Amino acid sequence: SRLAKLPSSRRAFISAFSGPLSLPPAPSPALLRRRSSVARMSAANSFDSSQQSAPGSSDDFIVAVDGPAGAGKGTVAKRLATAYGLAHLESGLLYRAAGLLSLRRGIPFDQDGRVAQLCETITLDDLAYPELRSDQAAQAASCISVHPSVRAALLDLQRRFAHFPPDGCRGTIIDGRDIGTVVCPEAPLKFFVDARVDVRAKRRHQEFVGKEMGMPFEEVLEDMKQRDKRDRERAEAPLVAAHDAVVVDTSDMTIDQAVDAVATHVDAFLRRRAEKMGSAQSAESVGVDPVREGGS
Ligand SMILES: Nc1ncnc2c1ncn2[C@@H]1O[C@H](COP(=O)(O)OP(=O)(O)O)[C@@H](O)[C@H]1O
Ligand SMILES: Nc1ccn([C@@H]2O[C@H](COP(=O)(O)OP(=O)(O)O)[C@@H](O)[C@H]2O)c(=O)n1
Repeated sequence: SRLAKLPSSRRAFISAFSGPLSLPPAPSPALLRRRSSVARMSAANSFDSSQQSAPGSSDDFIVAVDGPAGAGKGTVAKRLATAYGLAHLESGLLYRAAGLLSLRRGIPFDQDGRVAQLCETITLDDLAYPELRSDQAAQAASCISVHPSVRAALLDLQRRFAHFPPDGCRGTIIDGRDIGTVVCPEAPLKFFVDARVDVRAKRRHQEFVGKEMGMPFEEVLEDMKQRDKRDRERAEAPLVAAHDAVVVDTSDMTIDQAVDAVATHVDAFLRRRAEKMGSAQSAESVGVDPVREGGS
């Protein structure tokens, strides 16, 4: 079987979690807010996902954070989300959920039609499972994510999230591989967070230390290299910096330094936007009111 070919640590992991995903933890208030917001989005807005981008204003406050595994995208995005009141989506979790569900249901990774069908059923509620953080889920994700039909099946959800933040959020921040290039090419703020592969593997290895899913460093490094190669070389939505993305190499930065590097650009964007809105408002206040002009 396919599982027999996997190293023993992975077989143990997969058999421990075979069957449907284990019972979810109680949803957090944040998850519940997102769930109701997504339900509202689905009912109210329907659009053709083959379009270049979702409807919504080009003024929407959307931050795209792309880059390879372990570069610090998620960490930076999470911190910025808190600092600026943005809703955060880790788009990789969608692909991880699709990969893990395919494994558990015995759907071979090359049966893209069946995997894409599975993707249609994935919701934001499915992203809270801790198993999705495993290396096995990451590898499965990078295998199924090469298929155009699988990517297309997950596009709509990401675009809706980008343009329709939950109540109380002033915008969205999404991290992934193709957010600035494919999902939200219209995002006014794009970052490509990068780091050397040895640094990235060390960070990821540290995360696994002491956990049940611990793996030797060499295995983490090898898996990361394989994943980088698949992500960079796939024909559809490969991992590449958008032409208008700011590249931040975090190899020799602390988390605080990486967050500051990105936040500087977000602050500048917000200042520009406030100035633009300020000058539009003052132009309006000195201009002729067309309604009153026409009506009197
Ligand atoms: N600049 C940094 N310096 C040191 N460790 C970092 C840095 N950025 C992230 N990390 C750590 O590296 C690990 C991977 O970061 P993460 O944000 O999950 O990366 P990504 O989302 O790009 O895969 C996490 O444990 C995180 O705490
Ligand atoms: N926008 C995205 C996000 C992830 N992915 C795929 O999903 C895998 C897991 O992504 P992730 O962001 O959760 O991985 P990490 O960077 O956290 O290790 C990647 O290796 C990609 O193959 C993608 O194709 N497009």
